[in-house]
Amino acid sequence: MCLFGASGHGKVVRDVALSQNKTIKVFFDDSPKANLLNETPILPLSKLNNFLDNSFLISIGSNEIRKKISNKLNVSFTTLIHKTAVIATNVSILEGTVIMAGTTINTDVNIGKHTIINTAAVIEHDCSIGDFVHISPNATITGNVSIEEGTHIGAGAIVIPNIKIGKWAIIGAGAVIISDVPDFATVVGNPGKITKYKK
Ligand SMILES: CC(=O)SCCNC(=O)CCNC(=O)[C@H](O)C(C)(C)COP(=O)(O)OP(=O)(O)OC[C@H]1O[C@@H](n2cnc3c(N)ncnc32)[C@H](O)[C@@H]1OP(=O)(O)O
Repeated sequence: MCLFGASGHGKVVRDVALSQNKTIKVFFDDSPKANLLNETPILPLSKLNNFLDNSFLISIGSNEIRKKISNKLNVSFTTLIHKTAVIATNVSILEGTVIMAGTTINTDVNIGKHTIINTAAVIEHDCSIGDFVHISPNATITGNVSIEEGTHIGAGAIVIPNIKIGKWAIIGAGAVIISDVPDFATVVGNPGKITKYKK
């Protein structure tokens, strides 16, 4: 398979693939810092046509950029799940999504496309996680929470049960979310307070 984005996140996604004995043939990146990333070649997008029979994943941390790239490219996207992730019964994970090492996803959870569930995050039962979301390392999403498209949950944040978080919101690292969050809001602190809205 091949990855779009030869970044720090790209390296970690490559390791998720390796944990499942999958090999990354190539990173595609139009502004790479080198020709190789941990011995994997980096090519410009103009070479994509030679690799179209592979499956792909966008290994870029920005939710906005993953959305833009996925809308532009007509390739076959796959999911990647680290071998140490614990995934319960009745969990749905759509294409383009990556599940990092040490995560736990409990039963009756739906996860959209091109989403990142980062290292050691916990997604409890009956949650709905939208497309292009990023749940950062060690975040805890408790039961029955819904998180809409494009939202970023910072490292170590905690969301209590039955909360709804709108689209393209940002939850700061370490925040504790005890009430619903509107679309485009940035929320920080314990208890979480809105500091601004994305323009
Ligand atoms: C593998 C990986 O690395 S995955 C990446 C994971 N990334 C993260 O977890 C990053 C999460 N990002 C944050 O927490 C950021 O600080 C954000 C997005 C919440 C805020 O960023 P900005 O909009 O640039 O805010 P800025 O830094 O200007 O701070 C604004 C105010 O919020 C406060 N603030 C910012 N972040 C936090 C936070 N996490 N908790 C509490 N207060 C915070 C600042 O102290 C500042 O307060 P002041 O106005 O009283 O001085």
